[in-house]
Amino acid sequence: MSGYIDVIKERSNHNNVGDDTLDRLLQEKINSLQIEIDSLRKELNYYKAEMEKLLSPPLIEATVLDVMDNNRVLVRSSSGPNLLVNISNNIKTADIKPGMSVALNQRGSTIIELLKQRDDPYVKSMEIIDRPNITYAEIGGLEEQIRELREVVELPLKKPELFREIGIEPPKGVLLFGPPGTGKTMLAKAVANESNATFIHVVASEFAQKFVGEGARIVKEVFEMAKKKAPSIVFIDEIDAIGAKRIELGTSGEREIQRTLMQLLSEIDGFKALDNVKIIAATNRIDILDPALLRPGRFDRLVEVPLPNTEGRKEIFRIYTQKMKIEENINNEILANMTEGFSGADIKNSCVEAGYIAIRNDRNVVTMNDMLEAIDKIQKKKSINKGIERKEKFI
Ligand SMILES: Nc1ncnc2c1ncn2[C@@H]1O[C@H](COP(=O)(O)OP(=O)(O)OP(=O)(O)O)[C@@H](O)[C@H]1O
Repeated sequence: MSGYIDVIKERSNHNNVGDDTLDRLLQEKINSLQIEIDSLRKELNYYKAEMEKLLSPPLIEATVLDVMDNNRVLVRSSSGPNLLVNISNNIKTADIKPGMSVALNQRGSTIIELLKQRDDPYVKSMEIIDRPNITYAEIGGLEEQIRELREVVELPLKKPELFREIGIEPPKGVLLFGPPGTGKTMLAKAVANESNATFIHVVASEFAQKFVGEGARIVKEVFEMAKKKAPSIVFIDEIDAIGAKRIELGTSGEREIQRTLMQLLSEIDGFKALDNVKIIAATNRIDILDPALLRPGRFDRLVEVPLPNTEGRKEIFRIYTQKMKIEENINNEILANMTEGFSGADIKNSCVEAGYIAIRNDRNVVTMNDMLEAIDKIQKKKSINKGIERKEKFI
């Protein structure tokens, strides 16, 4: 800087510049140098922060299980074990709640950051419908099943006081069982819709994850979400994927499924019958379910959803053909009598196939022949599937 001032002085003598101007020139120079210093300092801090990030070890994510009274916290670390950890001074104990996600230091000994609550990606992958759009009127031939679901699910959600006044507890869980495609999922959606409840649809095989403890964690998070979004109905489809009879705990996969089942049972035991979370499960294989699932206080209301009888099939044909442009002479009674053994899904597929046959023949009306041809095609497909199932049984 001093060299700089000499240059200024020498120039000013030479150009007869007065002291005031000299001061101004010097001040301007000092200001511009100050700005340069500030920006260099900012840049230096930025790179220092970057270096710190690059060199700092990763933190360990953990979930708070319990806040102990001696200012210690029990956490389940994402690396597996439960740990009793300290709380760093910049965090208030009162801000720590069970279920929260926190960051532990590299040694896993101290909570150094509270993490933003996030929904587990798996749990987000569940289908959550705030208000399913299925109504009871769209379900054919299951009047008895609808009546029963309204009694044990819809009524307690809508009028819990009725049960408190009379002093009884409705069932906590309902198990719908029956062949594929008979309307179990539809029934669960319809009762969620009529109960103004959030519908959380989980396929049980999604619980059975490959990582140790993942399945149980997802079960826990699904029920936490159900409580958060209550009134809600948790619909566990294909519950036999985790609820099969306890077998020799051979592979780690079987042990993992067992752990997940245990978590499910403890979640069911964990809430009261009149809480505004209801569980409906569905299975095609009630014969292989672990009896612990069916114990009173769990899925103690079993509702069979069988293949529709002739009257039911006629009703389901009516539901689908009334939405289609069809010839006058389509007779649902005749169609129902021809489709012994058809499920509701088979009937729906027959109607869709009949529509395709009309389109392929450049017609915008479905004829009785289209329906007969479609039924014949579905019947053939069903017998092929039956043959494949029989073959698989003997392999
Ligand atoms: N009783 C019914 N009335 C009207 N439509 C039905 C009926 N049963 C099934 N369906 C039709 O079949 C489709 C499949 O039904 P849904 O998914 O409810 O069967 P599911 O019993 O849950 O089958 P899965 O056991 O394979 O899961 C529904 O989308 C619906 O269009």
